[in-house]
Amino acid sequence: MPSLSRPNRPRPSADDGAESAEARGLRWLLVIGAVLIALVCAIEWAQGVINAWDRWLQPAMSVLQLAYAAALARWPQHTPRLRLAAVVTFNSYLVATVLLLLFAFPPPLNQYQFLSTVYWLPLGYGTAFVFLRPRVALAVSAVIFALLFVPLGLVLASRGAAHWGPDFGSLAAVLAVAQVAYIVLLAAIATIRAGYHRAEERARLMQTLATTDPLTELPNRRAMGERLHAALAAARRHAEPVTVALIDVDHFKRINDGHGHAAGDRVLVQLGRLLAADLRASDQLGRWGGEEFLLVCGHTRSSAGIELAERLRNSVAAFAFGHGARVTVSIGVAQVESGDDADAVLARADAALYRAKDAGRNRVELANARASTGQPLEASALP
Ligand SMILES: Nc1nc2c(ncn2[C@@H]2O[C@H](COP(=O)(O)OP(=O)(O)OP(=O)(O)O)[C@@H](O)[C@H]2O)c(=O)[nH]1
Repeated sequence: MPSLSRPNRPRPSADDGAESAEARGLRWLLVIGAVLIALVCAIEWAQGVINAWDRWLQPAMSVLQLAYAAALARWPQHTPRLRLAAVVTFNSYLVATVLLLLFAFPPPLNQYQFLSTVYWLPLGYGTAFVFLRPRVALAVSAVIFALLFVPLGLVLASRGAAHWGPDFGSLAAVLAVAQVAYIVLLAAIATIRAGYHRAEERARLMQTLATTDPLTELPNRRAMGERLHAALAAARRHAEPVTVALIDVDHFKRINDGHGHAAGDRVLVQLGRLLAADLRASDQLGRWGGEEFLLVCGHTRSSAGIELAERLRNSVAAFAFGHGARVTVSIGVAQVESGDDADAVLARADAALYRAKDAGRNRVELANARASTGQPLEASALP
């Protein structure tokens, strides 16, 4: 007895590709960051301006960025935590360096070392907004800002603006305003980007709803109409055979009347899965309406279409449906002929289906060839 354990053939999702492309991009950013830190270290070392702790910290930071990139590739399931850790590590380094320069040495301040560290801070906020969700990035940026500018402000307020040398007070004020500007700008960009992603998500959902039958989760009539048109166009272009089949449940009204509408619904769901489980990837199955399914088979002649339809008919007749009664289907099969449009081939499949019904149901019937040309598509000379 056939089973439904084999689920509907999974459809590749565009999301999977987009997500892994983003993850790959962020890993590469960490690698590039590691190279840039190593480069800064080498330049400062060569120029003799590197400070005592950066001789160790900069190479360590470079190695850590590479380690995070490797960990993201190895344990993608921990991506959020690893990204947060990478951002916090880099920003902790920047904040600690600025605070050390300000508070570990007596004034006057080493202007080069102070400025050459401070101008990397926007990169710190930037990494937060690139690697983290906007709210988390905003929180991380606010913490970085507070860690730097609260102690700085307190010292300036208590010891005076000249404590770290002339003009430092105004330099600190301008720096603080600039940091706020960076954070606001990045937050605005992240918000716009999140809105764009949400709109994309909604559009994808609308597209799915517009083309999917909510009961069976198969393509609906509109989607199948489009797929049939596409199959006809491809068949004409490449002069390949295409066969369609209309599959209709026999006496479905009796199932509804005898077992209830909900049981009828379950039969349609089970039937959709049962049919889908028996198809090739190139076959397209959808709900055409009510208790009727449409199957479009590319690269398929009517002989193979009939064989497939017989197989489907047999597996339906042998299947144990949930409501406990036997279900059968009648199937009308038609191969696309030269000059056929979608309506023409569907009309011939429909006529074959009604012949199957008239002949007693639980049958497969092949459509008659069209009276005028009657040429199967692959045999015709098409431009
Ligand atoms: N449960 C359920 N029933 C549906 C659905 N769509 C259509 N139907 C019912 O399907 C039945 C189709 O009945 P008919 O068109 O008389 O066909 P039939 O009883 O299958 O008889 P034949 O096709 O001649 O074998 C109707 O009772 C519809 O109400 C649905 O989504 N769920």
